Amino acid sequence: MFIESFKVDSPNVKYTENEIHSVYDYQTTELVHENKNGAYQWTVKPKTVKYEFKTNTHVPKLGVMLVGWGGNNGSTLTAGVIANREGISWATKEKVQQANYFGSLTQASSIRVGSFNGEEIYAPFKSLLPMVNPAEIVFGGWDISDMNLADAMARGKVLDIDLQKQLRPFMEHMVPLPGIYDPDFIAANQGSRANHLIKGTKKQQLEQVIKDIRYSNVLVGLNDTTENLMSSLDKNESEISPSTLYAIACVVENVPFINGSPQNTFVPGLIELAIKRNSLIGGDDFKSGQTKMKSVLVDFLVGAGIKPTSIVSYNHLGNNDGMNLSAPQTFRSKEISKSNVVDDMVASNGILYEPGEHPDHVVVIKYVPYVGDSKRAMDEYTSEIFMGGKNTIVMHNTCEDSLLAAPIILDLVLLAELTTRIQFKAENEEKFHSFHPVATLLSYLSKAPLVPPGTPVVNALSKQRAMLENVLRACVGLAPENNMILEYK
Ligand SMILES: NC(=O)c1ccc[n+]([C@@H]2O[C@H](COP(=O)([O-])OP(=O)(O)OC[C@H]3O[C@@H](n4cnc5c(N)ncnc54)[C@H](O)[C@@H]3O)[C@@H](O)[C@H]2O)c1
Ligand SMILES: O=P([O-])([O-])O[C@@H]1[C@@H](O)[C@H](O)[C@@H](O)[C@H](O)[C@@H]1O
Repeated sequence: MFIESFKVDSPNVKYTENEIHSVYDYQTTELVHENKNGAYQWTVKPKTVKYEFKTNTHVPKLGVMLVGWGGNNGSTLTAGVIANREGISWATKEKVQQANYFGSLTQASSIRVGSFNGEEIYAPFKSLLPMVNPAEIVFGGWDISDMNLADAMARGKVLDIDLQKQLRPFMEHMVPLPGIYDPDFIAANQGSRANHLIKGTKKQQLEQVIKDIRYSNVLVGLNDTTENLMSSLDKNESEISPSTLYAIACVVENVPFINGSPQNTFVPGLIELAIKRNSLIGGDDFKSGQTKMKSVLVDFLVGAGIKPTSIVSYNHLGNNDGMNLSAPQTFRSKEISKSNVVDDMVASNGILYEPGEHPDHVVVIKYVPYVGDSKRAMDEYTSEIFMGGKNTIVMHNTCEDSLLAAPIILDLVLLAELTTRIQFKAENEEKFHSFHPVATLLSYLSKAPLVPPGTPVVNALSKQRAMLENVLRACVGLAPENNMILEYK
């Protein structure tokens, strides 16, 4: 059965006018590796740590500024939110289609809250904690192309024509702000659309982006945090990419910045700056289609004791991103983010893999204009099974790229905003504090999760989703979903 909402009745949860306060027993383990009578032994000690969470329940108005707003992802997300807000429906050759948020974890997935009279009871994921209503989001952003959002939507060829016609009046007045263009960091084939640029040195470009974010902190004193980054900025050194400049602007404004692209935006100096300023950063590279499937399939295989030995991921697509990725230097960052996604799962099973052993793993992306945004992914997974057997799984996956990515971008901004309203502390800590500014809670939505220095990277999709859901469940005093349902055993 599905319910729309619920309230937790517990001595450990208090709802006040401004917040939800929960006291939570975190069940974990402590491992000890010690030499006992000449032999090393691992000891696992179950441990309970009491935490307190406070979630501010005042949901603010949310402004979202997209870098590359006029691209397929940005125009599709904007269009989708407007279509849902306005309740737009449109004629397709099959039926009259209603706007929806399918593919969004926060808007279209559910959580189990328990059993009632022998029936499992589920509620919307977004009913866990107060979140921004997507209809309230104000979109803006930058683009090196001056095309308004209605024309950009048409250029992207993602949405049905009847829908585009209804959306045009809402979007034709939306024009991106000029972007920071540096041909060294983008394929040469993108030069033809670069007609809407912030001029000047990198520092001047940064200052313009800071102004665009509506208010500016004084930059004085910034240098003592990431001196190298900032001094090379002062010298207009070429190695600072446009995406890093956008990120610096957000960090100095204490505005959450999420990198949905694969490039190396978060240089160490920037991560240091974000940590120093406790300004949320997250990414990298939206996990939307072929890689998302990979982080499910390899998790299933390894978890079942089956040994993937060869993974070949090929896809072709014809959108502008595909054109941009057709250049070797831009493809390389995508190849890395699409390849590293299996590392944690392989490392988790020392029965299947020797230390340092990995499956053969190849990523191929080809640009085929005709298919546009409708990316065709073909994967082959070959694994070793019982007694020398082999198992080969071949998959064809049509990933309508922007229709998969747009809801993920929405989730990223809603969850990033939500996490900024959560404070917590462990029993041995004096004060409440926010999550670490490097937002690992967003890992479920990223191919290459950015994690704080020295912490584990988790790519297995089920673990990422469970981590996110269980942290939010803790904020309302609910135990992690352990699927045990002992009541019925
Ligand atoms: N499923 C997906 O679509 C998906 C999945 C994972 C990652 N991504 C990444 O998301 C990003 C956007 O994807 P897309 O399909 O919208 O691509 P796109 O090429 O359609 O849009 C990118 C937009 O950014 C603009 N742009 C380029 N450099 C800029 C700069 N320096 N400043 C401002 N604007 C700039 C371009 O003019 C373009 O309008 C890409 O990096 C892509 O790799 C997309
Ligand atoms: O998310 P996913 O399907 O694994 O990976 C996709 C790539 O295969 C595609 O070529 C690229 O254009 C998209 O940006 C996305 O990154």
